[in-house]
Order: sequence, then C-alpha cells, then structure tokens
Amino acid sequence: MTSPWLGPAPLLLASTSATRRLLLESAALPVETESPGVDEREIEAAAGSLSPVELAGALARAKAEAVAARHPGRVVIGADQVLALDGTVFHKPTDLGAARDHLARLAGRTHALHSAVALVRDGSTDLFVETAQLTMRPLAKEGIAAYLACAGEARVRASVGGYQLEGPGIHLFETVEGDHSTVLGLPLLPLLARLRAAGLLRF
Ligand SMILES: Nc1nc2c(ncn2[C@@H]2O[C@H](COP(=O)(O)OP(=O)(O)OP(=O)(O)O)[C@@H](O)[C@H]2O)c(=O)[nH]1
Repeated sequence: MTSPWLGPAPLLLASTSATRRLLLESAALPVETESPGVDEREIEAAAGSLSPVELAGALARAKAEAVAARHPGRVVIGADQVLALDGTVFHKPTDLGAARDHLARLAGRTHALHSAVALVRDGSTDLFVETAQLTMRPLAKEGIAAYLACAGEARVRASVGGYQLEGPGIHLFETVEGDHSTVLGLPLLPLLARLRAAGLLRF
C-alpha cells in the first residue's frame, strides 16, 4: 500500500492511546508514538476555571508541545478528550464501581465529548476542538450492571465515558451526533484537512 503521507519522517503521536494510534494507521499514515509524560491532573488544577472545551485544548497542547520539544523538526500530534455533562467534567472511571456511578449519571441525558487536537509543526501549534453530543438511553441499575458485565473492566476503564462506541458501548445510546473519530478521541476530518493544507498528504 502506498501511504498518502509526504512527510520526511512518520507522524509523531504524543499519546498512550491505542485507539488514537489505530485511527491514524487506519488512514494509512505512518505513526510513531511517545508518551507525553505530562501530569494532566496538575495541568487541570493549574488551569483553574477553564471551560471543558478550553481544558481539552490546554491538555492537548501540553501533550503535543512536551513531545515536540524533545523532537525538533517532527510533525507532532497531541490530543485530549473531555466528557462534560451540564458543565461537569468526567474523568476515566478508575474501576467498575466508578463506571457504574458515571453511567447512572449519564443515563437518560445528553453529554458532550470535546475532542481536542494540537498539531505542532516548525515550532507553531495549531489547536482545534470537535464536539460530539451523545444521548444515552434511560438505564436502570440492572441494565448498567449487565452492560458492565458484557464490556468488562478493561474496556470500561480505557475510555473517558466508560464505553467504547465501536464495542458494546453502542447498546447504551439513543443518538450520537458528531463524527465517529471525534467520539473515539481523534477527529480525523479536520486533522487531515490541516495536514493536506500543509502539503503533507499526496491526495
Ligand atoms: N476505543 C475507544 N476509545 C475511546 C472512546 N471514547 C473515548 N475513547 C478513548 O478515551 C481516552 C480519552 O482519554 P484521554 O485522557 O483523552 O487520553 P488517554 O487515553 O489518557 O491517552 P493520552 O493521549 O496519552 O492522554 C482516549 O484514549 C480515547 O481514545 C470510544 O468510543 N472507543
């Protein structure tokens, strides 16, 4: 397969997320990954009263710029996803109990997933945020328990909402508005548009 990538070196993804890496590889882009090594909770605490969208942007920028500083000349992508329900920010559930509590609060309501991407090239950062709106079915505690037993702790802890839309999480929803890749945490369409505009894609 001839990749559309025209960059001199592979894209450098400042992320530990296998989902994000897979999204780029599915677009036939060569990817290297490096953990950003930033303390997200510390940045969040220092961020004070940022909105959920601004927080996602600040975290994506911090991750991308931390890795870009270690790799001058590379095209670096950082990303962050924030789940917001009525302005309240949710973080990845630490265990099944936390996931059960999250889902009980999200059930029957519409929450936002703000997926921010920071693209660093030649010392400058291009930051953008895409938002998906997901309406979860009303779920009784038995339904939540059955979902958690089906999804399993690994899947539940791997994503900010306790669900993977491309997995059993799809059963939880009435409607999803927004691009699939935005839900998964790396909005591909606006990212590819920027890479294309920079002359980094063959088509
Ligand atoms: N497979 C899958 N992953 C999802 C879904 N929704 C959110 N995620 C993942 O949930 C994670 C959101 O947490 P973040 O803090 O943004 O990222 P992270 O996983 O900690 O990884 P870093 O980029 O290293 O910070 C990302 O890895 C997203 O890819 C989904 O529906 N499916």
